[in-house]
Amino acid sequence: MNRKKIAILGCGNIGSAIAKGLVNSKLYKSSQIFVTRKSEELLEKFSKEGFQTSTNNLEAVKNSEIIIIAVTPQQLDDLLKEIDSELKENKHIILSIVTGATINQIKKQITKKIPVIRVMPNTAIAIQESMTCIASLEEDKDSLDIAKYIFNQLGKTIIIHEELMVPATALCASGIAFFLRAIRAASQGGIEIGFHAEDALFMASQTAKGAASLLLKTENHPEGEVDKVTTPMGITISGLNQMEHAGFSSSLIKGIVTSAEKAKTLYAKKDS
Ligand SMILES: NC(=O)C1=CN([C@@H]2O[C@H](COP(=O)(O)OP(=O)(O)OC[C@H]3O[C@@H](n4cnc5c(N)ncnc54)[C@H](OP(=O)(O)O)[C@@H]3O)[C@@H](O)[C@H]2O)C=CC1
Ligand SMILES: O=C(O)[C@@H]1CCC=N1
Repeated sequence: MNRKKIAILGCGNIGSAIAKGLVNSKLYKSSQIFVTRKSEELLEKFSKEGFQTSTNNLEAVKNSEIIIIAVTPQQLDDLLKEIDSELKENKHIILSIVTGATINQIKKQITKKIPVIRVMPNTAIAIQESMTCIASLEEDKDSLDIAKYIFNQLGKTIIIHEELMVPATALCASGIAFFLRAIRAASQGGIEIGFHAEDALFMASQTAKGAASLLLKTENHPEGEVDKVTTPMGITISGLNQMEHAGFSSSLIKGIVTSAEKAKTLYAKKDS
């Protein structure tokens, strides 16, 4: 990829995380990234870090080739209306991070023929540890390769069918919050049994990292690894069974299903 110029329109939580990831990965210098948001005051911190900043999306689009759209579903239509006149065929590629908005729903609002790729990262993208799900239409495969190249530097990627983007949002993008809450809860248990808060959080975080690494490095099934921990008549199975009686697995499953159901409704007003 010949280092196409990049803009992040809507540099809020996830937009900022992507901007940080792009710089940390050394794929881009901050001076090569154009970021926009509505609040001038909040853009100042990006300017201080060397990013090109503006509240004017047209300026960002004019000066970039890859356009990452990272506004909320409710803000998407106004943004598309605003940038449409500056979008150019054979110049721009849109990478949409927006939950629930389909590629066709976006393309319908653009008057030129612009490739649109859906990309769903999580906030670990800031430290190049995102699980990023990517989908495109058949006609935009070349642009899909560009997206894959960029997001491969920022963690792991998986190419999925577009219909699975909503479930992917719940499992991976929201998912990081679910695991963070689980680690926090484990650390609170640790405090109750004797550790200072800082130590408990460190110990719970490293333990969670170890669990995830075991699965990623060995490709073993989680229950096989659980079986290795549960000594007969031991303490692990007592704790684990108590958690299951309280609905541990069930609550995680129900939470993920609920998030996915809600994701379907966020941008449901237009059909593709
Ligand atoms: N947060 C996450 O972990 C993830 C979020 N997503 C999706 O990414 C999108 C953004 O989510 P999130 O970052 O959490 O939300 P935020 O509210 O933090 O970010 C949205 C940003 O868009 C800016 N904005 C709104 N309208 C415009 C506009 N017309 N022009 C330029 N900037 C604009 C806002 O600016 P200002 O604040 O200055 O008003 C804000 O900074 C959503 O669609 C969400 O579903 C996807 C994956 C993960
Ligand atoms: O909470 C949300 O709606 C967005 C989508 C996934 C993560 N944050």
